[in-house]
Amino acid sequence: MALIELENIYKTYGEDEYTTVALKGVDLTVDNGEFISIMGPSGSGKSTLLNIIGCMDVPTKGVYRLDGVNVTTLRDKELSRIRNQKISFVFQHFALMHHFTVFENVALPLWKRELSKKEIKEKVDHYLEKLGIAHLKKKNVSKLSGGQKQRVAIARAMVAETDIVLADEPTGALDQENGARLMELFCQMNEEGKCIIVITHDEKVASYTKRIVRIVDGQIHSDTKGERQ
Ligand SMILES: Nc1ncnc2c1ncn2[C@@H]1O[C@H](COP(=O)(O)OP(=O)(O)OP(=O)(O)O)[C@@H](O)[C@H]1O
Repeated sequence: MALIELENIYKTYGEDEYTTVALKGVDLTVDNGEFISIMGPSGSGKSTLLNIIGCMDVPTKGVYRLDGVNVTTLRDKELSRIRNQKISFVFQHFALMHHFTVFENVALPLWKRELSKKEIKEKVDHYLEKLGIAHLKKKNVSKLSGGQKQRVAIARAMVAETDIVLADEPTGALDQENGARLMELFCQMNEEGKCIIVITHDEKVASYTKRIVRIVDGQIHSDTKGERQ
């Protein structure tokens, strides 16, 4: 069974003469453990597609099955429950809580789980250590460099231990060296079994992934697989 199954997905924004059809009949199947980049010109529908895959938005038409569950028919509460269980996000501008410490930011996804304080501390410490940012744990995130902030965002995505990690232009605010480090981390997460989907404009970033889906004007233009493109 596929992890992600999109069938004839349409997404329309606005009403009447002000409508934009952002996705026009997208079919996409993604298996467990895939590592995919989504590429395409500005305005082609990449973020719209990622938002639907991430259960942040719902399609206007079509069916989306996530791990066998038709999520298009779910109510908001159910949808957010499934999202928290299955999906983590990494954003271009990190989306961290500015007044919180590194530890508090990484612990965020665990608040909704039924875990003791000790369990949360152990998990967070494990991933801070893994990402080499344990020494920063008491620091306020606003005091960190861009590369450090993105590591905190990755630690937050890892601590949730979800099957799927979605990233919208994750290297966009990083220099080349930090961008490459981030992609190496994604490779490592993928080798550990995570399904990772990255939106990028950068062919170099896409070259780390094993499948490239290109979108043009709301439709899939090409879908190529290979061992590290
Ligand atoms: N909330 C919205 N309301 C109205 N139109 C929207 C909304 N979000 C996106 N659109 C439109 O839908 C189309 C696809 O947008 P989307 O952001 O998915 O493209 P994109 O490929 O991610 O672009 P970029 O690379 O510039 O981020 C665009 O024409 C955009 O203007």
